[in-house]
Amino acid sequence: MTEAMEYDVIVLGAGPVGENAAERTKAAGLSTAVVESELVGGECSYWACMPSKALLRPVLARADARRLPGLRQAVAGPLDTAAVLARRDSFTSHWKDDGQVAWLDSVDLPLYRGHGRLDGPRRVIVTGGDGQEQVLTARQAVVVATGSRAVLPDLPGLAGVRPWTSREATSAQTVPDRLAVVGGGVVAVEMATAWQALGSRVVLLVRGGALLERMEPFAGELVSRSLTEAGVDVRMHTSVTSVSRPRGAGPLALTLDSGENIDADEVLFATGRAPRTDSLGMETVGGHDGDWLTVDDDCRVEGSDWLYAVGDVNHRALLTHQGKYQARIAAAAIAARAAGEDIDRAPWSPYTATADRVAVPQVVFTDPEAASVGLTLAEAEAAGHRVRAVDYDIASVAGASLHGDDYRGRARMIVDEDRQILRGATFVGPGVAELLHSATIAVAGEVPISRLWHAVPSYPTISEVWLRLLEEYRG
Ligand SMILES: Cc1cc2nc3c(=O)[nH]c(=O)nc-3n(C[C@H](O)[C@H](O)[C@H](O)COP(=O)(O)OP(=O)(O)OC[C@H]3O[C@@H](n4cnc5c(N)ncnc54)[C@H](O)[C@@H]3O)c2cc1C
Ligand SMILES: NC(=O)c1ccc[n+]([C@@H]2O[C@H](COP(=O)([O-])OP(=O)(O)OC[C@H]3O[C@@H](n4cnc5c(N)ncnc54)[C@H](O)[C@@H]3O)[C@@H](O)[C@H]2O)c1
Repeated sequence: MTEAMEYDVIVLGAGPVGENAAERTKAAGLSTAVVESELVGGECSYWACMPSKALLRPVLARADARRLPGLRQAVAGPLDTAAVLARRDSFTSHWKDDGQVAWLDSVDLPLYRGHGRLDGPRRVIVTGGDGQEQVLTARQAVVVATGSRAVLPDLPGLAGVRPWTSREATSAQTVPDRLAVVGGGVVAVEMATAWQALGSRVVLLVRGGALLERMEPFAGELVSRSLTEAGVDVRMHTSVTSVSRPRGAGPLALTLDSGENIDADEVLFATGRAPRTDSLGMETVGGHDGDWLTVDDDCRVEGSDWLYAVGDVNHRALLTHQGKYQARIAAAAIAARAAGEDIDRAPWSPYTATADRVAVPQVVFTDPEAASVGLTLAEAEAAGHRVRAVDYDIASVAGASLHGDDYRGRARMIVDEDRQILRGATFVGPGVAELLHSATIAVAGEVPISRLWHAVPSYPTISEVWLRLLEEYRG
């Protein structure tokens, strides 16, 4: 054990959220150290957002091109798989973090490589790859940003068959002939879209009766329809009961709850996430390892005045942009407290995470894209708001018909009838991803409907769906 090092702030985990928290506390004048056990940049950079979107971008661009006579013929052939995978590899910097480490250096943030764990209040032990331990102590705060990992169900035979999780699905170097995907959430539909287009025959095994169950029902319906048209075998109400690789290596045999057996070359389990809080030393500070870390709205772990948790690990919104928002909030609170200032705990203050409860935007990069922010109709009603859902067929907007022939898409806004503001909005259709931020501003800004009426969208863009929705609402 070497001599303890002291900093104002210690950040555990250098994913996008930990990096952001460290950058903000450092910028506020607090000495800050970062601890990372794998690659600086985290899951998002190497096995999640970036590689998955790099795989999907050519798929969606080709789908858009195929909707345009005059261009369709030029993109009739298959994707150049090797080129798509090579571009994906460059987005992950070939799973090397030199660039991110150089950035830490450039902003003067010391990096401790190794597994970090708490060892009582404001004290962290980092165990390096060589087993050496380094003690770090924090004058002000420890920020846990250790993220999440894929969970696998407890299925007979699963451990022995080396199933794909999101890590393999985003980093594989070859295209399996037959890919079984288990799950109906975001990872499942995005990866089914990508690998089907890259040449796999994909079967999507969905336990429930719908895809993308956290969005408005029409999102899952439209995505399911287009996955089927792309050749994916989408099977609802289907569970896997066992998996094996009968010959040790080679094809897999999956048994379904119907009794049917299907063969696949790989199986992806896209069945949700678990917190990376194992061996974190939470017992030494009154918590439990393995749990999500429940936080207050200033991102402090409940009951603590020095331990913060931001990003996936607090389970408020498992999205990079929302975690980085929390990092900004937590860093502001840490800096203000370090300066002895009282902090404003009201919603929407610089020290209160609010948007990650009421205005979480998410884009699912399928064809069609599914984009939503705020509450769905069902969520708004369950929360007791008096709301009205206003729907519109996006295909009827001039900009959409120009975007591509046979455009298919739908929009919904959820109007709070008492406050005359939007509680949520959902757009599904090609090219809607970039539309979402307008809705995020409307929901987070609580812009009155009467003022939205004056926010005139450009002609002829897909944004004109806003005008149509407002016309529908006002009759
Ligand atoms: C396939 C896939 C696609 C996704 N696509 C998107 C998308 O398009 N948009 C989006 O917003 N979100 C997306 N997400 C979600 C996004 O990846 C996460 O929300 C995001 O990575 C969370 O960031 P984080 O910094 O909290 O955690 P992570 O990115 O998981 O980083 C945590 C870091 O902490 C390190 N760590 C863990 N434990 C310790 C320890 N004890 N000591 C030291 N270091 C430790 C880890 O090695 C890791 O580097 C996707 C997720 C998946 C799985
Ligand atoms: N574009 C994006 O924003 C994006 C992309 C990918 C992932 N993400 C984030 O990553 C998180 C994780 O995504 P995910 O798709 O892994 O999780 P998820 O929670 O969105 O979906 C999990 C799916 O697996 C099913 N499931 C769970 N246990 C199962 C079991 N034992 N057998 C069969 N099915 C089972 C669920 O019913 C659900 O359909 C999401 O919350 C999302 O926020 C975001």
